[in-house]
Amino acid sequence: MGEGTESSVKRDNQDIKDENTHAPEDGGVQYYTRAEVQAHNMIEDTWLIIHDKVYDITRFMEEHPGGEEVLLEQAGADATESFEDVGHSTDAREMLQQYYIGELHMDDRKKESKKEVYITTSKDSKSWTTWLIPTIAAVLVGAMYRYYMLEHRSS
Ligand code: HEM
Repeated sequence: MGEGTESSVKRDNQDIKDENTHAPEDGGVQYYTRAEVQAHNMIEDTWLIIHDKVYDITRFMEEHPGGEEVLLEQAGADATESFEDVGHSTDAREMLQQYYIGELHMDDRKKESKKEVYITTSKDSKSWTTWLIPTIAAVLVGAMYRYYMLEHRSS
């Protein structure tokens, strides 16, 4: 039992080391997972995701012209939609650069493209209904025509 605990501790340590290897000391880009960003969801430690980029906006909270409450609501999460909904100015977009700390991890971005695939699939099922309705209509018209012809022959 003791051994099991030990190995899980080792695995945890390895995970931490793996994350640290992305450190941008060499000028590379730092990647963060959604889970990592989510941990920074409080007023004195606030991160946001906007357009797959990660921002540490802790020091901006009090300065935000739209108030800190709206930012706190989005803290640790993807704020792309709400940021765009407000229709922020070019100035606001330029301000973002000051708080940039890295990119959202590629694995976490794929969820978006999976959604697109899903939409394409649902479009396919739409075309399935587009041919089914005319087919039923054609069969009905055919049946009515036959019935009409039989009626006329017998009379
Ligand atoms: C770090 C990210 C953000 C920056 C740098 C930023 C910056 C700004 C700036 C400069 C303004 C003044 C108006 C303008 O220039 O567009 C503003 C207004 C505002 N922002 Fe943000 N903002 C950010 C994120 C957000 C988010 C995530 C929300 C929504 C949840 C939000 C909601 C608002 C609102 C409601 C206003 C007030 C609009 C008004 O009174 O007309 N902002 N923001």
